[in-house]
Amino acid sequence: MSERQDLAKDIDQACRLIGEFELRSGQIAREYFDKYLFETQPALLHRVAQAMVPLLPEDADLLGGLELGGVPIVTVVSAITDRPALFVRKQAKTYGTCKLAEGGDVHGKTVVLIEDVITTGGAVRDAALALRGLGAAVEVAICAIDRSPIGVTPLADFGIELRSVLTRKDLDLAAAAER
Ligand SMILES: O=P(O)(O)OC[C@H]1O[C@H](OP(=O)(O)OP(=O)(O)O)[C@H](O)[C@@H]1O
Ligand SMILES: O=C(O)c1cc(=O)[nH]c(=O)[nH]1
Repeated sequence: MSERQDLAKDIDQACRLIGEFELRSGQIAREYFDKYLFETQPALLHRVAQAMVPLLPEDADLLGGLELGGVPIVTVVSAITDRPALFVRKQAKTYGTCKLAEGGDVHGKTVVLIEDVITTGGAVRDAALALRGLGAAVEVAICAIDRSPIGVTPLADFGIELRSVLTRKDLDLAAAAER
């Protein structure tokens, strides 16, 4: 079994929930990957973060983790690679520094987005739009789980290349092998 297959098996076992779930996009799904069930396990979180390292573009100045699930992942990737992180809020704080992106100034910087799960890419679009509005370049997003339908490239029309540690197909194959 390859390292990827082994990770897919362990993530699938830890995270796949069956039921009826409303997704961020408003879609109703019969399956849900609860990322917090791997992010709260240090060894699994570390394996996912480690698998993201080779996917990082060399020219990225900042690693931007999306609130909330992207933040633990980006923290570990940043620690492994010694590259600075950014914690990207869904909305800017309304007091204190009033920042949307917590960390160093993003103006003129290239930010690679780090996300937990991608379904339609909506959360990444929102974050990319906001960061671009602050003067950052956003061209690549990396996610732990890409559950978008096969054949769909959810962010291509937005000028963002999506790189994933695991796809829906990896997880479905892992689940089938366990049956
Ligand atoms: O690709 P999309 O269709 O946008 O869906 C995926 C997004 O939905 C979830 O966000 P949610 O706001 O539920 O996450 P959180 O628990 O990380 O705050 C998930 O963490 C992604 O950010
Ligand atoms: O699309 C979502 O909101 C979503 C799907 C999923 O499988 N897991 C998750 O955390 N969010």
